Amino acid sequence: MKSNLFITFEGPEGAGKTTVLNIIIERLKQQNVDVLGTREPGGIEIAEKIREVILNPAHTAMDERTEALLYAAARSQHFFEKVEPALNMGKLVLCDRFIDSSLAYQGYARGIGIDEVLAINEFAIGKRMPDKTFYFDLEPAVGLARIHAHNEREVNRLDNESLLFHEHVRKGYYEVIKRYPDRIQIINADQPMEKVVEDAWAILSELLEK
Ligand SMILES: Nc1ncnc2c1ncn2[C@@H]1O[C@H](COP(=O)(O)OP(=O)(O)OP(=O)(O)O)[C@@H](O)[C@H]1O
Ligand SMILES: Cc1cn([C@H]2C[C@H](O)[C@@H](COP(=O)(O)O)O2)c(=O)[nH]c1=O
Repeated sequence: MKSNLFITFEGPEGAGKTTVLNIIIERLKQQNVDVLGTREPGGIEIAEKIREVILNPAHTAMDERTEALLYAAARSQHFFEKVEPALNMGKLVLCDRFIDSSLAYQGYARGIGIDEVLAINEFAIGKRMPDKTFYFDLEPAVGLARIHAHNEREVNRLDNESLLFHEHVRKGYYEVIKRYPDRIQIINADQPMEKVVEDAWAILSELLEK
């Protein structure tokens, strides 16, 4: 079985990334796979602190370039402190969001430009890219409704953006997928949770067997 793969979960708000990732990690652990689950922004102390600054709903004055730089700073620290050492130890790493979030949210939806945000990130982490990315596709209105209905986590500054912004995020992801069609695998997130899990599990199992 192949290990030390770096796999990222991407998609709009409420698409089910965190829920699916947690279920899959439990299954992998039951099969004795050496797996690390983590998230962005965050995953380690410094990056979690940066997360608090970025996502604080009171920080409405944050400039979009500041936002892009903060995400890249959190990514750099998280990648070199946690992700890369885990991969070097032979672990499978599953990460809830990574660079494609920056390309879709800051690059496309904020209007900074995908190439410009890519350049900031190349400074932060070099040319490192995930081995595979699962993109959970869902109408933003459905995802936002899930978050507001379930009330399981605090609504953050990005959630508070307009529906139009979140629709731009989805278009941004489509642009990113056009750039990296081999790396990014689309999963229909507008299905019952169990089916979404099975779709992701099937792709992952195939990858691990290669
Ligand atoms: N397929 C699904 N059908 C219905 N509800 C779902 C589905 N997937 C997730 N949910 C619910 O939607 C909410 C958001 O799910 P989750 O936190 O996993 O999404 P997410 O993609 O990680 O969101 P975000 O990126 O905004 O944090 C949760 O209450 C979860 O139980
Ligand atoms: C990594 C990353 C994230 N974002 C946005 C996407 C979400 O709105 C939040 C993170 O919240 P989640 O509940 O953990 O999904 O941050 C972004 O805009 N750019 C990024 O690089």
